Amino acid sequence: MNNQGKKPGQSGRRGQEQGQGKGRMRNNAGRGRANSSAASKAASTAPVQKNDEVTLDIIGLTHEGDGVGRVEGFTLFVEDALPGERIVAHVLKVKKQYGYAKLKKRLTDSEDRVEVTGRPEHYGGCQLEYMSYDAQLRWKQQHVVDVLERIGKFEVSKLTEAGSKVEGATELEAANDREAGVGCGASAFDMSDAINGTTNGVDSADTGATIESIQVLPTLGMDNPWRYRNKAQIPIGKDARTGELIGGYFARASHRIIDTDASLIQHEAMDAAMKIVKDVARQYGVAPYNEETHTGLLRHVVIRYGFHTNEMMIVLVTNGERLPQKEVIVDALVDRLPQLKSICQNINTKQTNVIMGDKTKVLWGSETITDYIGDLQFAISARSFYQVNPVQTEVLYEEAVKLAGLTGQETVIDAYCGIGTISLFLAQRAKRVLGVEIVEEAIADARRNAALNGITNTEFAVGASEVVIPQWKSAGITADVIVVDPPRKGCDPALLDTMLEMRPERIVYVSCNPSTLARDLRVLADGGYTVKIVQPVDMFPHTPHVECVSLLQLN
Ligand SMILES: C[S@@+](CC[C@H](N)C(=O)[O-])C[C@H]1O[C@@H](n2cnc3c(N)ncnc32)[C@H](O)[C@@H]1O
Repeated sequence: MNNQGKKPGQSGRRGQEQGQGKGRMRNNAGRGRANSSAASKAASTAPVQKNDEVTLDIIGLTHEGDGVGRVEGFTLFVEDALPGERIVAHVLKVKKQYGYAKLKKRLTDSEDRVEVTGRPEHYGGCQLEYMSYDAQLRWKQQHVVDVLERIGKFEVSKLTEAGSKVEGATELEAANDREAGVGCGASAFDMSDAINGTTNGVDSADTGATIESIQVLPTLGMDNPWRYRNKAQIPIGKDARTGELIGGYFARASHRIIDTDASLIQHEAMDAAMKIVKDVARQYGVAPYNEETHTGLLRHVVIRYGFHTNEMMIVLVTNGERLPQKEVIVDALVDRLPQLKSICQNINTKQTNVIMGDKTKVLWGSETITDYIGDLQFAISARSFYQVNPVQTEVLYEEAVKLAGLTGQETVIDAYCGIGTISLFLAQRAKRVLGVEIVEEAIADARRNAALNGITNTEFAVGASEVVIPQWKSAGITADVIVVDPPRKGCDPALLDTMLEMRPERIVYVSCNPSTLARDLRVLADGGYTVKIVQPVDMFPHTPHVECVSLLQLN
């Protein structure tokens, strides 16, 4: 639902460009000169101009899911275009080394294309909805391979379902690889061979030494990749024409709100809740937030839903403390949403893209909702991180625990532990687990969760992992295994240094951003670890995001 990232220069500045070509037809065989006068320097040297129509072949996909093509060697990014397709595109924006274009017509279709009809563009945040699910899984595996090679400078073996290496890329596949494109692979590979040291070594012709390559397994996907999200973060605003309160999701690469009551990737219960919360807000005259003027009250509505318990939490994120008609709003919501367990107000008065502020008040019901992952029960409060895809969370955690290789004797550190989810799974197989997390409420949840599940061998600390873990080390604490699951920006360098000094036997790195994963794995590999395996897990079907869990072994 939440698409806050903007591509560089893609929104809001198109109108500033002057003197550019007016709708010339181009194809990638022809050569034309740029318009002169006030055209920007960048545009004047590019072989295409804004408003040109060009014909091009799509040879790859970016990590954001846009098609990549070339016109006379100049790279264009085209939304909704797939590798293998020949298309006509309208150039929207030209920068020095690349540009953006809009798909006008497909001359040939990729065999991975699926038709999407009868719903709004990128419905509820599904940027890859027009790509078959199998192709999405293959592309995600290839994307992980690409960044490990390009950013991490690793030798990488991409494995197929049967556990063999993918060989013999064609010229187009090789081009796709370079552009972060598609490749081969499937799901459900048994990783035990790779973990147990049946390595995929490559002999170096120069040195005779064996370079061990990282094994990237096929992406673990879902049987039913729809209706999987347990959380919606709905931006609220005002309809420019009618002035009415609207809410839904941001149009791609912009902050324009598309008003909708539904998303095919969230649980149906949240569709109904979305509509009801907006109706109630309109009924009681709640002022929608205006991002540009920083005025109005209701900024976001966050809905959480326990798949196993049917408990629902609604968080009204407001630009100020005072919520007029609070009591009647609460009564109306409770009346119309029988699954409600909690209504909270989170106050965020900052001019920022960050959704939640620091202060949360319970308006009605409980401070938390509960849900289960496997047999374990978890209390979740408004600001705590909780994985959004509960079905795949079980798959992810199972892989993480398997890679940790615990016997019951180990001390384990779980860095970036959130509400202690991974910690409690680890604790069932370890001697002692120490969790650290920066959000205070999440640590309160983690302690509550250990007690709820009768688990007594965990300890949790509030603070930054890069501060707390060095303190533990100074106090003489060491770990046999460290699990890290950082946010998108990856691990802090101070934490990586501390891990290298602590020298745990194994590190399990869970990541939602392959680029920072590759960067950090390189640091750890240079510091004395071998990256044994990277397992992509599809936590976010129909989006370009991919989660990975990887194992590093001390040399
Ligand atoms: C991707 S989530 C993982 C949470 C947990 N492992 C899970 O699976 O639910 C990352 C967590 O790191 C926390 N965090 C962010 N920066 C941190 C830091 N410097 N030190 C510790 N925790 C941090 C966030 O609040 C969030 O809970």
